[in-house]
Amino acid sequence: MNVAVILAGGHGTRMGIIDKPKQFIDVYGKPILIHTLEIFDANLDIDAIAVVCLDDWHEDLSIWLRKYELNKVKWIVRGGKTRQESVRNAIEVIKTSCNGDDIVIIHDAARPLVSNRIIKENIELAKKYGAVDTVIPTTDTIIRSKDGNKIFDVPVRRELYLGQTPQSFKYSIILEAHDKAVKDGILDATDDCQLVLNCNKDVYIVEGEKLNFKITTMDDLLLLKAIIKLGKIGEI
Ligand SMILES: Nc1ccn([C@@H]2O[C@H](COP(=O)(O)OP(=O)(O)OP(=O)(O)O)[C@@H](O)[C@H]2O)c(=O)n1
Ligand SMILES: C[C@](O)(CO)[C@H](O)COP(=O)(O)O
Repeated sequence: MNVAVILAGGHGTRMGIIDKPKQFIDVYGKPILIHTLEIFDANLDIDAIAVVCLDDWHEDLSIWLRKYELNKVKWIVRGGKTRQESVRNAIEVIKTSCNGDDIVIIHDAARPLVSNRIIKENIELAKKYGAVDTVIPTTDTIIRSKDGNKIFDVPVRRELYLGQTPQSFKYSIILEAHDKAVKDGILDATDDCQLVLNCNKDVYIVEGEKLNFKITTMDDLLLLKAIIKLGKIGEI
């Protein structure tokens, strides 16, 4: 079984002053979260979906699931204080429905332009290798600074990639990774691949796409609206 875990448990603070968390902002008639869920619900490789959702939005989500006929959503999961905790909540909730070789596809709701090619390759490689990350090569040179004032390192660019999601795993691997993270005192990892590497397991790569960007700041929201509008007028 291939289970998508869609993460919508954040508050979107980097968006600045907005009246609702970014994943619930309407873009051309439906919330960003719904844009994302519709892709996974329509994907023939996805068997079931768990949505990790801010607790105050569970009722709205239930209404949207009926309105948009998102019938693969089988679980609405409580959001965690951190992204890592949100993922852990989902892993716990789906535990009784998953065996160790089932594939868990973990995706940010804030990445509503993910492609079916990326999803398909995530599932294929996770079945083969057990753990995969979706990444794109960086086209800018990456600078390291401890204080944001002075550079202390410029890593070799050809070795650097920007992590995206989905990040996909065999259930047994992601469960072990989150269990070990708690034991090791890792509580706020920014992604799940760090936790699998912490188990000394390899994580393989699926090539992402620039269009699979995360809606983090207001600029990203403006870009998303422009891309969807261009899509609606058949420009892309
Ligand atoms: N406790 C959290 C934090 C984040 N997320 C989800 O993880 C994805 C990526 O996180 P991010 O872009 O950081 O979202 P926020 O944490 O909401 O943003 P911010 O850091 O600006 O508050 C988002 O879809 C977000 O809803 C989550 O499910 N639970
Ligand atoms: C998982 C992720 O989307 C990969 O780039 C990113 O680390 C999430 O970070 P955030 O701070 O939770 O948005």
